[in-house]
Amino acid sequence: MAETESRQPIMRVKNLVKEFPVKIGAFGEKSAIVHAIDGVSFDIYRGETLGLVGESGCGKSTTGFTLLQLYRPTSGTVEYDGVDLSKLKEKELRSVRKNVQIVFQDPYSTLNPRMTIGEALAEPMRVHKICSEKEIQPKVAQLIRDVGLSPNVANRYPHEFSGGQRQRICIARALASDPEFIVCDEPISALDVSIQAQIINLLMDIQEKYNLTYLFIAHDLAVVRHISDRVAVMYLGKLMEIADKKEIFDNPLHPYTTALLSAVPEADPDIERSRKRIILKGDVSNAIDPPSGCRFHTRCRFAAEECKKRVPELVDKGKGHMVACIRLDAIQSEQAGTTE
Ligand SMILES: Nc1ncnc2c1ncn2[C@@H]1O[C@H](COP(=O)(O)OP(=O)(O)OP(=O)(O)O)[C@@H](O)[C@H]1O
Repeated sequence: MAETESRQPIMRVKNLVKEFPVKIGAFGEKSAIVHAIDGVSFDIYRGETLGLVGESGCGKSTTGFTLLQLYRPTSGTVEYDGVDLSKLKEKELRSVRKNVQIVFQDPYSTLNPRMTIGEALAEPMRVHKICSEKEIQPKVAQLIRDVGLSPNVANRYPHEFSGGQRQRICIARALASDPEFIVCDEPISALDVSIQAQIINLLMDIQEKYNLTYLFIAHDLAVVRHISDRVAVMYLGKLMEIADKKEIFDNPLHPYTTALLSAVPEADPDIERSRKRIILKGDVSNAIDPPSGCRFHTRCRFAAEECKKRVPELVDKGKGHMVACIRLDAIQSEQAGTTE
């Protein structure tokens, strides 16, 4: 990936908010708001893979869905190639949908059981008028080959395939409209461990071949480390840290990131033995009634009184390493003091 190419944002997300009105109580008698994403801003650069990590319920999938306007944002903007998608009407979004696609976690429920693989791949080509009718069959065969299957699978139905093969077909379907940006929403979590690596390698191969940009959502940090150029860490609807992969794995700054990374196993047994795991207390708080101030303060071992009151902004600590923690300097000097 050329440096100049990598610095052009394909997506610019600014102050993105997504709230879901829900009914709560034993009989659904009360109304409440789920604050799934609360003021998230970040860029995704052309040709890169941005990994999005965080515990379950932190808002990762909602972020991916809202970027693609599958969920309409409550407020904030999502600029794709300079156009604010949140302002477009559904009809106007149709032409954008060709360029932005998603690969879901569950390959079992995303394919229409009544369509052959060939039909499933031809459909987006017809809808988005990617090529002439005559060109569709060769293009379908090429896509099937590109995802590592044999072209003779075109006449078969989804139920005839294993989970890994179905995910290959879902990837081919996402590619069928010739997109440039794909949200990969936990694309390997539903698959057998033995085939997860194959799907990751496939995603990396086709990224190069098709010039794709990815938002790669996952909770498995080892996988994120393998595939991402940059990594964003999310907690309860907020971004806590975002940086280049190497920077975030070698020098995590936010206490939440440090705790998450401490759970990633190291290949070197000597490093693994000497590592200190940080166990996070409790679970992620409820997104209906998130904690005041820093949302992570209820589980942070460095939290002080001020963390309950002030909402931390993402601050650039150099080289695009952004962190949202008002006690960062104090934590660093506390830690330097304990290691001296
Ligand atoms: N359609 C919806 N209606 C109401 N609440 C929702 C909806 N979708 C998501 N949520 C809530 O929004 C919050 C964020 O959910 P989201 O699925 O985005 O998190 P996640 O980080 O992707 O989690 P996971 O890894 O479990 O998929 C959660 O509290 C979830 O319950």
